[in-house]
Amino acid sequence: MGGEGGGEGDVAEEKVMDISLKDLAKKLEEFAKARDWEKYHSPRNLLLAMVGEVGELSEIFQWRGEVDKGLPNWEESDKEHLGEELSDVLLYLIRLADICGIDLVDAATKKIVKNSIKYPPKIC
Ligand SMILES: Nc1ccn([C@H]2C[C@H](O)[C@@H](COP(=O)(O)OP(=O)(O)OP(=O)(O)O)O2)c(=O)n1
Repeated sequence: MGGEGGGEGDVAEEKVMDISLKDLAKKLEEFAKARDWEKYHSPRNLLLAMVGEVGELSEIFQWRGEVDKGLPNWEESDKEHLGEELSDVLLYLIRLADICGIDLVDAATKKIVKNSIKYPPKIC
């Protein structure tokens, strides 16, 4: 199950396993390669695609007013839709970082440290 070079269908089977951002980046690279879409996956195109997906994500919340944490009153289908749009944003972000040669886990870990220095915890 899973492992290097696993097909697209393997993602669901790997649900219970830890999948790293690197694994997802590899799957996205394989997805693009298999369709000869690498030529379209330039940094600018990926950025625009990601922003487009952020727009689709925003539409889900549009006109709903404030939404309670955990989305208690939402239909399951709406929650599923939300999960898909969040995933599209994440996947384009991962692909964008990969294409730009940015190690997202490393960069994000360093940024969290930087944030904690900039905003020290409140001492009561
Ligand atoms: N050139 C492309 C096109 C799509 N995808 C992948 C990344 C996203 O996860 C998903 C986006 O697919 P769609 O553009 O079909 O967007 P949606 O799934 O949101 O469909 P729709 O816009 O019809 O709701 O597919 C990709 O990697 N490269």
